[in-house]
Amino acid sequence: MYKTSVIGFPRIGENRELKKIVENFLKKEITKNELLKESSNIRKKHLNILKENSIDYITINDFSLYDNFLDTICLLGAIPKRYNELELDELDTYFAMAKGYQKNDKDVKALAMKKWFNTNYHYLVPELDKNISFNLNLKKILSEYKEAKDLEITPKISIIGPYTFLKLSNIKEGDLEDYINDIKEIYIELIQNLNKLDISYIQIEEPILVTDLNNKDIINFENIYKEILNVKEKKILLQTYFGDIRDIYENIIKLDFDAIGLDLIDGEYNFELIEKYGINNKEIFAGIVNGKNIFINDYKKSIEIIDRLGIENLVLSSSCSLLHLPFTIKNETSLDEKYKILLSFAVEKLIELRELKNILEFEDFENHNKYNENQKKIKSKQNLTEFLNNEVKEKVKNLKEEDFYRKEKFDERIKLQKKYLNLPKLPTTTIGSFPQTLEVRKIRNKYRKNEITKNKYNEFIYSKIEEVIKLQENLEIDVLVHGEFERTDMVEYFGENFEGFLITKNGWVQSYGTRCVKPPVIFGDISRKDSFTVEYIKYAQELTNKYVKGMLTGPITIINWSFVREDLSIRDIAYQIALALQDEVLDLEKSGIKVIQIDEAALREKLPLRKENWKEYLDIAIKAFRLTNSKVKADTQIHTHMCYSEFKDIINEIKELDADVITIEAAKSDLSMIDILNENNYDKEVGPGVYDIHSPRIPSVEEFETVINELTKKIEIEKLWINPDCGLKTRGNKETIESLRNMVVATKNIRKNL
Ligand code: MET
Ligand SMILES: [Zn+2]
Repeated sequence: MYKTSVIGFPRIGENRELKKIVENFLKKEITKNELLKESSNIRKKHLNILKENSIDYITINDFSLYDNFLDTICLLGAIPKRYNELELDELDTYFAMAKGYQKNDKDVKALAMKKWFNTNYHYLVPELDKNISFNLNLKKILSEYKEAKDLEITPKISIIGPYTFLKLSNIKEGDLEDYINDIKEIYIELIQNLNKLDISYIQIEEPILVTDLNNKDIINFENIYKEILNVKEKKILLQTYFGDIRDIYENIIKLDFDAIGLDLIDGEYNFELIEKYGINNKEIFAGIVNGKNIFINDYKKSIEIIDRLGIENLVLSSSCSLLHLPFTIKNETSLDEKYKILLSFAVEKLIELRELKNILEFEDFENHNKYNENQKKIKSKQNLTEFLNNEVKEKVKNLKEEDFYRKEKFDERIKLQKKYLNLPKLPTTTIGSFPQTLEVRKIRNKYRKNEITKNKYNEFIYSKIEEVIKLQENLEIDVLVHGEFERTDMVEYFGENFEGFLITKNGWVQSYGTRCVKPPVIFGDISRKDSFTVEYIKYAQELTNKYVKGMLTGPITIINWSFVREDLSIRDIAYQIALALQDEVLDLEKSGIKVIQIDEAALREKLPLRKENWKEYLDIAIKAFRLTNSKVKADTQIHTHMCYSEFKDIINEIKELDADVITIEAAKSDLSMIDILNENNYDKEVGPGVYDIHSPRIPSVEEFETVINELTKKIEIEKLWINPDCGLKTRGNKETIESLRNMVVATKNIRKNL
């Protein structure tokens, strides 16, 4: 007997309905009741889809208006004091934590945001200090429970596990251990409450278990769970994902969990653990349908996996929440059928689970029509030769060690660059994009629908470039940007202009809150048709006497924010992209661009979860980055940008990137990043983001002065740049202009005293 389960379903909606209603609510265009009613409709629609596909274990509480971690903060009553002090109602407090709050005399920043393991999803970081007194709030769970029951579903309730919650919290006072008793108590109370419901499982999610754990972690984990499991009356599924749980499997299997959920896609080693330690009568939720990638399941392989497991009564599951996938391939009406049949989004993953179950229960599976259909599709992949490019393959093969190095060392380069660029002390700049306002999005949509010509569209883009150059000149920013108006997205744009990619129309995936991204699909060998950024950047440069920074997206970021065909070599793809970018870099240089930024925004986030795999990844990442710019002149200045930079462990690799200037996120992490750079003798120039662009909040001149002063104490003046912590595309014009103005005024005030 087989059953099916999914860990979670994308809540954003088939047409990003959730994004729209939350944004409308935040703009006060709809009321709180409308928001709640509309979001309930979305949930019900999704529950019905799961039901139609006969999923046996349907999850609730995987939904969120903004983020599950934020929901967990509310569930546990772990709301930091400063938000409670705003004295807002529950929902407004919720959004104050998500977005920050600035009104009348009140001014509170949003909670920090971090990448969710190795995905492009972000969670809001809980804060724990001595003021926290947990206080259970079951409202959300109970209302979602009722919705499911109304649809005659006996749900499985998803909750973030206590250990993952603790480990990912920002512990402001004391140690993690100081909070264990409190967290234990509140989870015990939670389980006692859930005991009263008619549910199939409590799905406790502990993805932290797939990271490297030490003895203390194991002791803490056992300490918390022994007592929690003592009070359970409903079955508990310990759900893990994103890797294997080698450090703790042996311990877990002895605990009183009813079921264990294992990722068999990213967690190869889980097989060995099962073989070695057995399953101790637990129900196994086998993650065999990839929740993170959009290629169809190979039923033959899945059946082999299931055979290998040799477990009766298996639950077929997704490898992780389907949150990381677009909604349905059905809406990809412009995609050629030969590609479309190879892709599977969230809804299709449900169908795969259902079909796999049917096939497995069919006596002679090789004669099941769904099995044969699937195998035919898998085989058709081999015939797609249009994605092969032998010339590029050769080029990669012939790369030599010297192709990865700039000729001159940094010390020599920076002298020449300083002389050439002649910038003031503490040069100000931005990270690249300017607000992609409604106006920009409307015109782009028109262009997409062929309602305006390419010429008209370009005219508009040029007018925006003129506007943004004027604006930056007025603000007296030192190194300007062209604003990236021609790009929907920093990765998709490169996908559209390189060979080897497929672009979807509706493949939106939630990145954080209401923000979605549409990752392109790397389907084969990558090459560049023609230069595509030069015309815009050159145009911008011709409008001003100041330097305009050329903007490119780096190879690892392109890979990490794309869906990559599973049978391709990441190293080859990285070098192929790097070579394509190298051509673009050299074309920019040829057309007079002296400062070129190659963003590696996603380099840190895809660092493998286990340390033993870091070296291989970083080696590819660094070499690919260097390859993009190894051939530029010494006086051409190469910048790179990274968001959410937690560099502590990879600082040497960051050095090895050998970029002349790096801009990073710093303001939100209490500038501790800078200490790390210093401790490790980081010798290149740095632009630590002086304000958080993820919030509409406008920092005052004084606030900027404080931050910049702080920075000048920590970083040599000669090496310090002043800039926001990321691109401005998600912001509005008003707050952007005011924030940048304050930033520049503050910088100038400080310059006077240097
Ligand atoms: C997520 S990093 C963003 C970098 C890009 N150049 C931008 O400004 O939007
Ligand atoms: Zn960024």
